[in-house]
Amino acid sequence: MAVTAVREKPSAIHTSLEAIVEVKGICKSYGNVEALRDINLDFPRGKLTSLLGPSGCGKTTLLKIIAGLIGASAGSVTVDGKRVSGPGPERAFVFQDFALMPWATVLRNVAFGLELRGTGKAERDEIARRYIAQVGLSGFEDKYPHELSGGMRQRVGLARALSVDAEVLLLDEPFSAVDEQNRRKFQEDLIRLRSAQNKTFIFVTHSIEEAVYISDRIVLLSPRPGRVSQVIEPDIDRSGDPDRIHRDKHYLDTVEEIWQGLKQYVE
Ligand SMILES: Nc1ncnc2c1ncn2[C@@H]1O[C@H](COP(=O)(O)OP(=O)(O)OP(=O)(O)O)[C@@H](O)[C@H]1O
Repeated sequence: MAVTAVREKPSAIHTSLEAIVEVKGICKSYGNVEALRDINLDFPRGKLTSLLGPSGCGKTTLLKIIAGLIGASAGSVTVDGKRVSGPGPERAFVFQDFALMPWATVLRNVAFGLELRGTGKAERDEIARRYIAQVGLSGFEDKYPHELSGGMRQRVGLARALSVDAEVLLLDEPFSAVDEQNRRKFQEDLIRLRSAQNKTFIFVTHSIEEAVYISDRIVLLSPRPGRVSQVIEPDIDRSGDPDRIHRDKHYLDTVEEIWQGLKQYVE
């Protein structure tokens, strides 16, 4: 079978792998708009989990609650057993628009999280240079964001998140602002980084193909108010040629199964 699917039943949406992030009974309303209802999820350490679902189902809201950027109306989030009450050093958020400082160089942008933490200049520059190299931007340390392509700016955002050495990386549609070639390349980099770094990634995307390609687990949310409708674990061997994966039968079957579940919500 191509996928392991767990139907909606909060008590069943747990995994034998150790959970680093635990979401319990999260509800969120914006005034009269009920965005999320009773979300119960565990996010396993060292895995990449995607949040996927129709537009407006609350994916970004859930990610921001985990980040501690906004509060929930009810429920709790814990990271390593500690309750989240705001942003924390063990979590790094990569924004859709990468939120770079236009007046600062690539090096300063990447080192900025460390600067906020009071890390000395020599040390933070050394760490930043290392991550700039890891995301393929060596030689661009002294450039400014406007001198870079969208794909390169995205890499700066990721390098910044990696350099603070957060255990959990929260990515809000990091590929939405770049072209298809950069998107593919970056997906491959993310798979490589995830296995090299043993970080936990929580990833919001609109794209079924992307979710299946990069994720260990996919959480499908129902239309607003967002609830967990299904958790899918694609059984895909990502060790070989990336282009082969896109033709892999398990990959194609999983994409199709998710599409069959989601298409009822598309007008
Ligand atoms: N600050 C806010 N004030 C009022 N309503 C909001 C606010 N932020 C989000 N919403 C509403 O809450 C719902 C969930 O929004 P959210 O951005 O989390 O969904 P999403 O699944 O990420 O959407 P998309 O896929 O379109 O980016 C939407 O109906 C949205 O309009």
